[in-house]
Amino acid sequence: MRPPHPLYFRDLLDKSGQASRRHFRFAKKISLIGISDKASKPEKESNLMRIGLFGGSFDPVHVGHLWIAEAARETLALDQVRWIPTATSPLKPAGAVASNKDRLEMLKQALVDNPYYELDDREIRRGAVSYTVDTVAELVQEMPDSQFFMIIGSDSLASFPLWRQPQRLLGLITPAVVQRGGEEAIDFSVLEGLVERDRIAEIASHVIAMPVIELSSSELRERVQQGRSIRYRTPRAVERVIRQRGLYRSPPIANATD
Ligand SMILES: Nc1ncnc2c1ncn2[C@@H]1O[C@H](COP(=O)(O)OP(=O)(O)OP(=O)(O)O)[C@@H](O)[C@H]1O
Ligand SMILES: O=C(O)c1ccc[n+]([C@@H]2O[C@H](COP(=O)([O-])O)[C@@H](O)[C@H]2O)c1
Repeated sequence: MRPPHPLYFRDLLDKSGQASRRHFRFAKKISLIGISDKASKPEKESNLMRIGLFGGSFDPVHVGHLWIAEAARETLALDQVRWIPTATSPLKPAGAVASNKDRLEMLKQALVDNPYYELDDREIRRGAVSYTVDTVAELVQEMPDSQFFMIIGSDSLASFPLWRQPQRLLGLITPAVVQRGGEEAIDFSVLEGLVERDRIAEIASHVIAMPVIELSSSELRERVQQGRSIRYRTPRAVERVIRQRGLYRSPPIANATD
Protein backbone atom coordinates (compact mmCIF):
# COMPACT_ATOMS: atom_id res chain seq x y z
CA MET A 1 0.00 0.00 0.00
CA ARG A 2 1.27 3.47 -0.82
CA PRO A 3 2.08 5.35 2.41
CA PRO A 4 0.55 8.81 2.81
CA HIS A 5 2.36 11.75 1.28
CA PRO A 6 4.35 13.78 3.88
CA LEU A 7 2.14 16.79 3.26
CA TYR A 8 -0.82 14.74 4.40
CA PHE A 9 0.68 14.60 7.87
CA ARG A 10 1.48 18.27 7.84
CA ASP A 11 -2.08 19.18 6.87
CA LEU A 12 -3.48 16.82 9.45
CA LEU A 13 -1.27 18.23 12.18
CA ASP A 14 -1.96 21.79 11.12
CA LYS A 15 -5.67 21.14 11.23
CA SER A 16 -5.62 19.61 14.68
CA GLY A 17 -3.52 22.54 15.85
CA GLN A 18 -0.89 20.15 17.20
CA ALA A 19 1.78 20.51 14.55
CA SER A 20 5.25 19.84 15.80
CA ARG A 21 8.46 19.63 13.82
CA ARG A 22 9.30 16.32 15.47
CA HIS A 23 6.04 14.74 14.34
CA PHE A 24 6.43 16.09 10.87
CA ARG A 25 9.98 14.80 10.55
CA PHE A 26 8.82 11.42 11.78
CA ALA A 27 5.96 11.42 9.30
CA LYS A 28 8.38 12.30 6.51
CA LYS A 29 10.65 9.46 7.54
CA ILE A 30 7.85 6.93 7.43
CA SER A 31 6.83 8.15 4.04
CA LEU A 32 10.35 8.26 2.61
CA ILE A 33 11.49 4.88 3.81
CA GLY A 34 7.99 3.68 3.21
CA ILE A 35 9.19 2.05 0.08
CA SER A 36 6.46 3.33 -2.08
CA ASP A 37 7.83 5.66 -4.67
CA LYS A 38 11.16 4.03 -5.25
CA ALA A 39 10.28 2.71 -8.66
CA SER A 40 9.05 6.03 -10.00
CA LYS A 41 11.37 8.56 -8.33
CA PRO A 42 15.10 9.12 -8.31
CA GLU A 43 16.70 8.32 -4.94
CA LYS A 44 16.67 11.05 -2.34
CA GLU A 45 20.01 11.93 -0.84
CA SER A 46 18.73 13.14 2.49
CA ASN A 47 15.67 13.56 4.59
CA LEU A 48 15.32 17.22 3.70
CA MET A 49 12.00 18.06 2.14
CA ARG A 50 12.63 18.93 -1.50
CA ILE A 51 10.60 21.92 -2.59
CA GLY A 52 10.43 23.42 -6.07
CA LEU A 53 9.37 27.06 -6.24
CA PHE A 54 7.58 28.05 -9.40
CA GLY A 55 6.93 31.76 -9.78
CA GLY A 56 5.17 33.60 -12.56
CA SER A 57 2.35 35.95 -13.43
CA PHE A 58 0.06 33.03 -14.33
CA ASP A 59 -2.18 35.44 -16.24
CA PRO A 60 -3.69 32.90 -16.87
CA VAL A 61 -2.06 29.60 -15.87
CA HIS A 62 -1.84 27.23 -18.87
CA VAL A 63 -0.86 23.64 -19.67
CA GLY A 64 2.74 24.70 -20.41
CA HIS A 65 3.05 25.75 -16.77
CA LEU A 66 1.47 22.52 -15.55
CA TRP A 67 3.77 20.46 -17.73
CA ILE A 68 6.83 22.29 -16.36
CA ALA A 69 5.75 21.72 -12.76
CA GLU A 70 5.15 18.03 -13.33
CA ALA A 71 8.41 17.55 -15.22
CA ALA A 72 10.24 19.33 -12.38
CA ARG A 73 8.53 17.25 -9.71
CA GLU A 74 9.50 14.04 -11.44
CA THR A 75 13.03 14.98 -12.51
CA LEU A 76 14.06 16.49 -9.18
CA ALA A 77 12.09 14.05 -7.01
CA LEU A 78 10.30 16.97 -5.38
CA ASP A 79 8.05 16.52 -2.39
CA GLN A 80 6.25 19.70 -3.26
CA VAL A 81 5.91 22.26 -6.03
CA ARG A 82 5.04 25.63 -4.55
CA TRP A 83 3.32 27.89 -7.04
CA ILE A 84 3.95 31.55 -6.28
CA PRO A 85 2.02 34.07 -8.37
CA THR A 86 3.74 37.45 -8.52
CA ALA A 87 2.12 40.74 -7.58
CA THR A 88 4.20 42.47 -10.26
CA SER A 89 7.05 40.60 -11.97
CA PRO A 90 10.20 42.77 -11.76
CA LEU A 91 10.86 42.57 -15.49
CA LYS A 92 7.19 42.97 -16.46
CA PRO A 93 6.44 46.32 -14.80
CA ALA A 94 3.21 46.82 -16.72
CA GLY A 95 1.64 44.29 -14.36
CA ALA A 96 -0.91 41.57 -14.90
CA VAL A 97 -4.11 41.96 -16.88
CA ALA A 98 -6.40 39.93 -14.61
CA SER A 99 -6.78 40.98 -10.99
CA ASN A 100 -4.86 39.24 -8.20
CA LYS A 101 -8.09 37.67 -7.00
CA ASP A 102 -8.90 36.23 -10.42
CA ARG A 103 -5.37 34.92 -11.01
CA LEU A 104 -5.44 33.23 -7.61
CA GLU A 105 -8.80 31.64 -8.32
CA MET A 106 -7.61 30.31 -11.70
CA LEU A 107 -4.50 28.82 -10.09
CA LYS A 108 -6.52 27.33 -7.26
CA GLN A 109 -8.77 25.59 -9.77
CA ALA A 110 -5.82 24.36 -11.84
CA LEU A 111 -3.96 22.87 -8.86
CA VAL A 112 -6.83 21.48 -6.84
CA ASP A 113 -6.45 17.79 -7.60
CA ASN A 114 -2.68 17.47 -7.19
CA PRO A 115 -1.52 16.79 -3.61
CA TYR A 116 2.06 17.75 -4.48
CA TYR A 117 1.05 21.26 -5.45
CA GLU A 118 0.75 24.14 -3.03
CA LEU A 119 -0.52 27.61 -3.86
CA ASP A 120 1.51 30.24 -2.02
CA ASP A 121 0.05 33.74 -2.24
CA ARG A 122 2.73 35.55 -0.20
CA GLU A 123 3.93 37.77 -3.07
CA ILE A 124 0.41 38.93 -3.78
CA ARG A 125 -0.15 39.62 -0.07
CA ARG A 126 3.15 41.50 0.08
CA GLY A 127 2.18 43.60 -2.95
CA ALA A 128 4.45 45.92 -4.97
CA VAL A 129 7.23 44.35 -7.06
CA SER A 130 7.87 40.67 -6.35
CA TYR A 131 11.58 40.12 -5.90
CA THR A 132 12.40 36.43 -5.71
CA VAL A 133 15.23 36.93 -3.22
CA ASP A 134 12.78 38.33 -0.64
CA THR A 135 10.43 35.39 -1.09
CA VAL A 136 13.17 32.77 -0.96
CA ALA A 137 14.82 34.32 2.12
CA GLU A 138 11.47 34.16 3.91
CA LEU A 139 10.84 30.54 2.95
CA VAL A 140 14.34 29.39 3.91
CA GLN A 141 13.79 30.83 7.35
CA GLU A 142 10.30 29.39 7.71
CA MET A 143 11.21 25.89 6.53
CA PRO A 144 14.76 25.09 7.68
CA ASP A 145 14.31 21.36 7.03
CA SER A 146 13.88 21.91 3.32
CA GLN A 147 16.03 22.13 0.23
CA PHE A 148 14.76 24.64 -2.32
CA PHE A 149 14.91 24.63 -6.10
CA MET A 150 13.83 27.54 -8.28
CA ILE A 151 12.06 26.37 -11.42
CA ILE A 152 12.74 28.85 -14.25
CA GLY A 153 12.64 28.96 -18.04
CA SER A 154 15.90 29.41 -19.98
CA ASP A 155 14.69 32.92 -20.89
CA SER A 156 14.62 33.75 -17.19
CA LEU A 157 18.13 32.35 -16.76
CA ALA A 158 19.35 34.65 -19.54
CA SER A 159 18.06 37.67 -17.62
CA PHE A 160 19.32 36.38 -14.28
CA PRO A 161 22.14 38.93 -13.82
CA LEU A 162 19.44 41.63 -13.93
CA TRP A 163 17.58 40.12 -11.01
CA ARG A 164 17.77 41.64 -7.54
CA GLN A 165 20.75 40.32 -5.53
CA PRO A 166 21.46 37.37 -7.83
CA GLN A 167 24.51 36.29 -5.86
CA ARG A 168 22.64 36.15 -2.57
CA LEU A 169 19.81 34.29 -4.28
CA LEU A 170 22.20 31.65 -5.62
CA GLY A 171 23.44 31.11 -2.07
CA LEU A 172 19.91 30.31 -0.93
CA ILE A 173 18.48 28.24 -3.74
CA THR A 174 19.45 26.10 -6.73
CA PRO A 175 17.95 27.18 -10.06
CA ALA A 176 16.46 24.29 -12.02
CA VAL A 177 16.29 25.47 -15.60
CA VAL A 178 13.71 24.14 -18.05
CA GLN A 179 15.14 23.02 -21.36
CA ARG A 180 12.64 22.58 -24.15
CA GLY A 181 13.28 19.81 -26.66
CA GLY A 182 15.06 21.05 -29.76
CA GLU A 183 16.34 24.11 -27.91
CA GLU A 184 20.07 24.75 -27.98
CA ALA A 185 22.03 23.72 -24.91
CA ILE A 186 21.38 26.13 -22.07
CA ASP A 187 24.00 28.82 -21.72
CA PHE A 188 25.03 28.83 -18.07
CA SER A 189 27.88 31.26 -18.71
CA VAL A 190 25.56 34.08 -17.55
CA LEU A 191 26.29 32.82 -14.04
CA GLU A 192 30.04 33.28 -14.39
CA GLY A 193 31.22 35.99 -12.06
CA LEU A 194 28.29 35.36 -9.75
CA VAL A 195 29.30 31.93 -8.45
CA GLU A 196 32.20 29.49 -8.63
CA ARG A 197 32.53 26.98 -11.47
CA ASP A 198 31.64 24.03 -9.26
CA ARG A 199 28.38 25.67 -8.34
CA ILE A 200 27.61 26.37 -12.00
CA ALA A 201 28.24 22.70 -12.78
CA GLU A 202 25.91 21.73 -9.95
CA ILE A 203 23.19 24.06 -11.25
CA ALA A 204 23.67 22.66 -14.77
CA SER A 205 23.05 19.17 -13.41
CA HIS A 206 19.51 20.19 -12.43
CA VAL A 207 18.16 20.82 -15.92
CA ILE A 208 14.52 19.84 -16.46
CA ALA A 209 13.83 18.48 -19.92
CA MET A 210 10.44 18.96 -21.51
CA PRO A 211 9.01 19.07 -25.02
CA VAL A 212 8.38 22.36 -26.78
CA ILE A 213 4.91 23.58 -25.94
CA GLU A 214 4.28 26.64 -28.04
CA LEU A 215 2.00 28.34 -25.61
CA SER A 216 2.03 31.46 -23.51
CA SER A 217 -0.39 33.34 -21.30
CA SER A 218 -0.28 36.23 -23.81
CA GLU A 219 -1.54 33.88 -26.52
CA LEU A 220 -4.41 32.70 -24.34
CA ARG A 221 -5.40 36.28 -23.50
CA GLU A 222 -5.34 37.20 -27.16
CA ARG A 223 -7.48 34.20 -28.08
CA VAL A 224 -10.10 35.05 -25.46
CA GLN A 225 -10.19 38.63 -26.65
CA GLN A 226 -10.76 37.44 -30.21
CA GLY A 227 -13.47 35.01 -29.11
CA ARG A 228 -11.36 32.00 -30.11
CA SER A 229 -11.09 28.66 -28.33
CA ILE A 230 -8.68 28.05 -25.45
CA ARG A 231 -9.85 24.49 -24.91
CA TYR A 232 -6.97 22.09 -24.06
CA ARG A 233 -4.64 25.04 -23.58
CA THR A 234 -5.67 25.37 -19.96
CA PRO A 235 -7.67 23.10 -17.62
CA ARG A 236 -11.44 23.14 -18.08
CA ALA A 237 -11.94 24.65 -14.62
CA VAL A 238 -9.70 27.61 -15.51
CA GLU A 239 -11.58 28.09 -18.77
CA ARG A 240 -14.79 28.19 -16.71
CA VAL A 241 -13.44 30.94 -14.41
CA ILE A 242 -12.37 32.96 -17.43
CA ARG A 243 -15.80 32.63 -19.01
CA GLN A 244 -17.85 33.17 -15.85
CA ARG A 245 -15.87 36.24 -14.79
CA GLY A 246 -15.58 37.65 -18.30
CA LEU A 247 -11.78 37.86 -18.09
CA TYR A 248 -9.55 39.01 -20.96
CA ARG A 249 -12.47 40.04 -23.18
CA SER A 250 -11.46 43.62 -23.59
CA PRO A 251 -8.07 44.99 -24.59
CA PRO A 252 -5.66 44.91 -21.62
CA ILE A 253 -5.70 47.57 -18.94
CA ALA A 254 -2.37 47.24 -17.16
CA ASN A 255 -1.86 47.13 -13.41
CA ALA A 256 -5.04 45.40 -12.38
CA THR A 257 -5.05 44.86 -8.63
CA ASP A 258 -7.04 42.87 -6.08
N1 LIG B 1 5.13 27.13 -22.94
C1 LIG B 1 6.11 27.25 -22.03
N2 LIG B 1 7.17 26.41 -22.06
C2 LIG B 1 8.18 26.53 -21.14
N3 LIG B 1 8.23 27.50 -20.17
C3 LIG B 1 7.20 28.36 -20.11
C4 LIG B 1 6.10 28.28 -21.03
N4 LIG B 1 5.23 29.28 -20.70
C5 LIG B 1 5.77 29.91 -19.63
N5 LIG B 1 6.94 29.37 -19.27
C6 LIG B 1 7.78 29.77 -18.13
O1 LIG B 1 6.94 29.78 -16.97
C7 LIG B 1 7.36 30.81 -16.06
C8 LIG B 1 6.16 31.66 -15.64
O2 LIG B 1 5.61 32.17 -16.82
P1 LIG B 1 4.56 33.35 -16.91
O3 LIG B 1 3.53 33.23 -15.84
O4 LIG B 1 5.26 34.63 -17.01
O5 LIG B 1 3.83 32.86 -18.25
P2 LIG B 1 4.02 33.27 -19.77
O6 LIG B 1 3.19 32.29 -20.53
O7 LIG B 1 5.47 33.37 -20.13
O8 LIG B 1 3.32 34.70 -19.71
P3 LIG B 1 3.21 35.94 -20.72
O9 LIG B 1 2.85 35.41 -22.07
O10 LIG B 1 2.15 36.78 -20.08
O11 LIG B 1 4.58 36.62 -20.72
C9 LIG B 1 8.46 31.60 -16.77
O12 LIG B 1 9.70 31.17 -16.23
C10 LIG B 1 8.32 31.19 -18.24
O13 LIG B 1 9.59 31.19 -18.88
O1 LIG C 1 13.86 38.89 -8.35
C1 LIG C 1 14.01 39.41 -9.47
O2 LIG C 1 14.70 40.40 -9.67
C2 LIG C 1 13.27 38.75 -10.65
C3 LIG C 1 13.43 39.23 -11.94
C4 LIG C 1 12.74 38.61 -12.98
C5 LIG C 1 11.89 37.54 -12.72
N1 LIG C 1 11.78 37.10 -11.43
C6 LIG C 1 10.87 35.99 -11.11
O3 LIG C 1 10.85 34.99 -12.12
C7 LIG C 1 9.56 34.41 -12.21
C8 LIG C 1 9.09 34.46 -13.66
O4 LIG C 1 9.06 35.79 -14.07
P1 LIG C 1 8.20 36.33 -15.30
O5 LIG C 1 8.80 37.67 -15.57
O6 LIG C 1 8.37 35.32 -16.41
O7 LIG C 1 6.77 36.41 -14.81
C9 LIG C 1 8.66 35.21 -11.24
O8 LIG C 1 8.55 34.52 -10.03
C10 LIG C 1 9.44 36.50 -11.02
O9 LIG C 1 9.22 37.11 -9.75
C11 LIG C 1 12.44 37.67 -10.41
